[in-house]
Amino acid sequence: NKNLPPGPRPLPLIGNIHQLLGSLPQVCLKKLADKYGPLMHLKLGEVSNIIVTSPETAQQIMKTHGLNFSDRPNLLSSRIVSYNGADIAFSQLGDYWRQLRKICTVELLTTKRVQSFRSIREGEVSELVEKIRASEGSVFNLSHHIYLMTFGIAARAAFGKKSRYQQVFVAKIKEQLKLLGGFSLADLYPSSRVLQLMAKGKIEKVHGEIDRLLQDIIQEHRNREGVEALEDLVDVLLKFQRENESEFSLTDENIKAVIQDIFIGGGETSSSVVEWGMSELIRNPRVMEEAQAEVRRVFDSRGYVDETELHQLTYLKCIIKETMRLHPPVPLLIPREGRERCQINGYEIPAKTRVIINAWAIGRDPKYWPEAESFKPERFLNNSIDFKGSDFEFIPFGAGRRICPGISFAIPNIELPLAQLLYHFDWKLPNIIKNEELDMTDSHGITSTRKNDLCLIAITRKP
Ligand code: HEM
Repeated sequence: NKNLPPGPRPLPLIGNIHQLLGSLPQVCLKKLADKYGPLMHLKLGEVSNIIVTSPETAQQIMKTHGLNFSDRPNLLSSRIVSYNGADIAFSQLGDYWRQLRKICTVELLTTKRVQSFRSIREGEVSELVEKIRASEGSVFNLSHHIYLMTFGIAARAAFGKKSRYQQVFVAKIKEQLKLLGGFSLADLYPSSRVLQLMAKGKIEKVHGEIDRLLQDIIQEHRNREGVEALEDLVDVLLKFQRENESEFSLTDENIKAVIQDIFIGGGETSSSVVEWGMSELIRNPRVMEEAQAEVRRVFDSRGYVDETELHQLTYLKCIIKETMRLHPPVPLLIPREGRERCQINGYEIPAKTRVIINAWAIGRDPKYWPEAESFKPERFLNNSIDFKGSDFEFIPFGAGRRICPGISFAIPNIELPLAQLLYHFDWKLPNIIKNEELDMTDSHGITSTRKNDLCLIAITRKP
């Protein structure tokens, strides 16, 4: 271990934990990387971590040495939540994970399947528009309602028509999300039985409640087999279970784990992009005006917004990319773990080292992004940089084998609400504060959301 990547000197017992206090982890890690370099070693509690903070080193980890670094660390919270790795996001790279990913890409999240949910998206977004209209002139908590809308879409896509379990299920998933992340004491001191026991009780309680709800939902689907017209994601998984028993048997536990992944992966992430996107637009009135002009130009002849013409919204697509550059919904991605000892940039990375990729810092690297801290959607115009995993300076969905499989599900959930909000309303801040002074503080957690809800006043546009 003599040739580890550089990093600050660890203290006995706590290692470098004290250096992550005071600010958000991604901010502290960036400051340390500015001093120690893009491949840095940090001891957090008992655990050795490698922190990756440049596109080049991210490429080494996710592509060049991708096979070695595609496992997930065995964290207490994710172990419980994922039914011991029975899902996609937290299972180890191997045949089992490959089969589940295949079900995802071939059955669950195909373009055709995503299109089949169009009426669900349009319905949920229209409901949001109506609520805003009804509150015209008064302060509207946009963050809260965007969140409910995105989970509403996920719930109806997964469970079919509005489920009586929806509200309580979404609340429990939110509670569970708070417990995930990897910086809990139990995950930093895996050998401490006391810490494991203390953390376990809390996570197991929420997980147990979610499990019971999911089992009821599965049972309801079994009882009404063939009755619903639109196949939802639980129907698809149950059909796969019935028809593929001999090749790859999918248990109820697997189904519950995969459905949970869709909520954990696809709910708060998509809503955070809409929420940060609207926040940046309010702070940048010139960009807001231009975006509204584009949406209104494209949809004015119809008088309403639907999904058919979203592809024409070139500027809005740049706004979404720029939002994810500055506010990647999962700022440190999902942690990875090295399987075997390996060498990167001449340094030794021991087997079983945890790897944290600071996508937030990479998106603000001034070497790649001129005026990196400014919101400038134009930088993506006439520019081929995309989030599909081949441009390592922009990796909000990760890259390599474990890249997010939900991109095609996520994008319409972001584009459609933003287009509707810009088409139907003009927006202003409730207070006398200037637009550019809007508070942009991030909350702590695995996903990056606003610390304080975005509350705005909508003025209905009269075309
Ligand atoms: C803006 C929306 C989203 C963002 C920013 C996002 C981001 C991410 C990131 C960063 C990862 C880890 C990638 C890595 O390790 O390299 C991931 C994995 C994953 N995401 Fe997403 N995600 C989004 C939406 C979705 C949606 C809508 C779904 C499902 C419907 C989904 C399902 C998953 C799953 C199952 C994984 C685990 C993949 C694996 O480990 O093999 N995500 N996502």
